[in-house]
Amino acid sequence: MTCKPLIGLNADYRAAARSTPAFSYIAAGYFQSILSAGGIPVIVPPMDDPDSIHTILDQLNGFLLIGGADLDPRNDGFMLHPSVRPLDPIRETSDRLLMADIAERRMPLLGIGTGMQLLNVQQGGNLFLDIKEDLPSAVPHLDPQDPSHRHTLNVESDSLIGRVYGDGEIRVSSRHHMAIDEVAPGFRVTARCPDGVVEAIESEMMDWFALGTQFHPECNAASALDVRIFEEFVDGVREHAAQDLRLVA
Ligand SMILES: N[C@@H](CCC(=O)NCCCC(=O)O)C(=O)O
Repeated sequence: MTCKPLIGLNADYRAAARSTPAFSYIAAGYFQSILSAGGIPVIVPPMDDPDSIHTILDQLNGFLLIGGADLDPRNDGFMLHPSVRPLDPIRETSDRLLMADIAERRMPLLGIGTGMQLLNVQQGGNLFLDIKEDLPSAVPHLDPQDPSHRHTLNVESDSLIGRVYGDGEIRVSSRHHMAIDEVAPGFRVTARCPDGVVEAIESEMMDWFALGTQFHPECNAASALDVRIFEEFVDGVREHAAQDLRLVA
C-alpha cells in the first residue's frame, strides 16, 4: 500500500451539564501523532448501533483506541470501586462495540491508556481497579498536579516496544490509577515500570497486529522515540492493507 492508510480514532463524550450542551472531543495529540506518522486520522463519534460501527470499520485500515476515564468494572462482572470514575456510558457502549468488531475482523489496533485496558478485558484479561490499593509498593503512576508525570520503563528487547526504545534509560508519560492484572490470552507483556506495573502488551497472534500502551506516547511532552510507536503502528497498518489487497487480487 503506497497511499496513506485511514486510521479510525474513537472520540470521547461529555454529557450536557447546566448551560453546556453535550459534546464529543479528542485530545489533539492522538490525531496529530497519526498524521506525523503518515496516516490519515478519521475521528469516529460514539455510536450505539453495531451495524453503523461495522459500516465505518469497513472503510478503515486500522484503529487507535484512545485514553480517557475508567471502564465500568460492572460491565465485566466486577464490583464498582470507590476510586473508579467511569466513562460516560455513551462512550463506553460505543468503545465496546468498536473493540468487539475490531477484534472479530483482526483490524490492526493500537490501544492507549483506557484503550489498552479495553483491549485486555475484551480479550479475556482483567484489571487492578486501583494501583494504590492493589499494588501499595508501586511508584506514583498519576500526578494530578502534573499531566506530564513520567516514570521509567523496562522493555523486552525482542518486541515492537523494545525496537522503538532500544537500550538506555526510557521515561514515559503516565496518567492512570488502574492497571492490567492478568494479561489476555494471545498477548504478552512487552514493557513494565520497574515496580512491575504492566506498561505495554503486544499480540502474539500471527493474524492480528495489535498492541497497547498504558503510558501516553501522544502527550505534549512526547519524545522523538515515543513518536516512533505511531510510525511502527502506521507501517504495520500499511503492511496489513497491502496483504489484504494481494489476497483479493
Ligand atoms: N482508566 C484509566 C485511564 C488511563 C488513561 O487513559 N488516562 C488518560 C486520560 C487522559 C486522556 O483522555 O487521554 C486509569 O487507569 O486511570
